[in-house]
Amino acid sequence: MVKTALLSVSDKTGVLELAQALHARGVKLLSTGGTAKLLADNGLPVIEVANHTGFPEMLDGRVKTLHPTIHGGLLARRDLPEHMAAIAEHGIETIDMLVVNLYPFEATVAKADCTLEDAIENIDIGGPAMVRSAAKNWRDVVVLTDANQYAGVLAELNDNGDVSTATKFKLSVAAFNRISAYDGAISNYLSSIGDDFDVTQRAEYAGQANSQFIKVQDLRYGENSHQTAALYRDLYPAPGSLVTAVQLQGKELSYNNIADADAAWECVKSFDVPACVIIKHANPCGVAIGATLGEAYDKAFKTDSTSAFGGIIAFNGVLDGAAAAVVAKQFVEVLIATDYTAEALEVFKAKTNVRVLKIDMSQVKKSGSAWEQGRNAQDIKRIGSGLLIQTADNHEMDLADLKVVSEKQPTAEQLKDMLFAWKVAKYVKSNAIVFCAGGMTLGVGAGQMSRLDSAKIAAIKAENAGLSLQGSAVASDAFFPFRDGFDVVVDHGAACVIQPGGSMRDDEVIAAANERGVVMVLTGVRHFRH
Ligand SMILES: NC(=O)c1ncn([C@@H]2O[C@H](COP(=O)(O)O)[C@@H](O)[C@H]2O)c1NC=O
Repeated sequence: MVKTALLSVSDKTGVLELAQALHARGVKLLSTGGTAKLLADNGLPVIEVANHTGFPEMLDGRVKTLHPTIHGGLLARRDLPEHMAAIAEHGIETIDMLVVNLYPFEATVAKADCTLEDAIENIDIGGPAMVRSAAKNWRDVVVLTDANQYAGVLAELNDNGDVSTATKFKLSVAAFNRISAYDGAISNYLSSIGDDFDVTQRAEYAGQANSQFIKVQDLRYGENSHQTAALYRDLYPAPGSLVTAVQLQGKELSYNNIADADAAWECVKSFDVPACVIIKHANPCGVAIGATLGEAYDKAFKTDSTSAFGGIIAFNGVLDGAAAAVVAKQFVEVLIATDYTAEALEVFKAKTNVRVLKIDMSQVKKSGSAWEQGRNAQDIKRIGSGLLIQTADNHEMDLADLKVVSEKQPTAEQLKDMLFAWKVAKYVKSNAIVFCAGGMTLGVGAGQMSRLDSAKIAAIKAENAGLSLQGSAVASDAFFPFRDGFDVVVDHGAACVIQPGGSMRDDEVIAAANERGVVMVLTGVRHFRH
């Protein structure tokens, strides 16, 4: 039963209302300096911790609640007579509810002008110590570490002034999670500081990488049925990212569905005109732009209608009934769009297995940090007993940065086609060769150990789909090490080629372009994707 509550919060949001409600229930209020002042100024009878412990706050607030009267009151097990006798012997009263949020370390170090001293002073000591004490003694102490928890707990407080055991345990777990994230942030920050203590020159990659991921759901199995799996999200997911998707209907998403949906979504949202991406096994088997999403779908489907069977289809806009009716003709595993009209949803209602996902893009910004733009800032890959961490490949090619190296100059249409092909190639597993024309993929060669084979496969795919490659644009995600791969794409009809350049044999490849009367454009940037 909550008879005494200790409130000590940096972020005072909602704490007055909480304290008022507790007071109305006859709960005795203990509090630290700033919080106590707020409550007292609003007419609440609050006892300052210093008065309660008989020990003043000292060292500029570094020591306020670090006292046996506080920790004894939090940690004593009410079911153990010896514990109760021990605190009674020292005149310590039990504290049954703890309301704490910590010094804003994360927000402080996020400021550009934060000094090491600012950071250190914002490492909360007494708060986490109390939170740990309360959370450890969760059967007897209700611990609140987030203003979002106040209303629920107040609503649940029963006539005995208690909440359920399940709620207390959940609050305890949330408290330890918060402490873990807090300590992780401190460790990340401090372990990125060099011997010169210059916080403006902190290492991009900290000495210890601490991350928090929140479980979204268990999955039926992993990539294969003998593997177990679960989906986690970032502590603070970027707006418009896949983990923010709302599933409107359909079967449970599988591990592979999610991985493919992510590939489809990341690719389609990189376009700023109506676009459709169809993914199979993490690679685009059709990508197109159009005047409408329906037109984009038609074109994307044409690239490789065989592979599109059972694919993951993503749109970067609101899907309407007409487009939905066309999409529904094919077997689709997962559908993604920023929204759906009522007519579109009606179309899929009958197809109960189709997983329909909606991803809200309204909070995504066009500029700003990667996070604000709905992207990961970092890319993390698991290897044997380790991680590879890199900045995410968020490079966007600008027309002005292209370098024409062939004698033949590109037409405006060719530049458009090449930029489209280049955008798609970024989302194709290496080695990637992508034939395109008129805002659609014509043939995609993906994931080959040899660029030459990728070129041949891309051409075969186009042929299988009955698509002509005459006059097409080709993107290669990395340079042509020899002219052979280049010759293959030209043999099949490519009229312009976009590639990073940088090979020892660039001269040979550029000479080949001139010899064959083909446009060649260099990006100076590579898009390996393994
Ligand atoms: N030093 C201590 O004993 C101590 N006890 C509680 N705090 C923190 O002091 C803050 C509240 O302070 P105030 O009520 O004075 O505004 C909370 O974030 C709380 O976590 C402390 N501060 C830092 O460690």
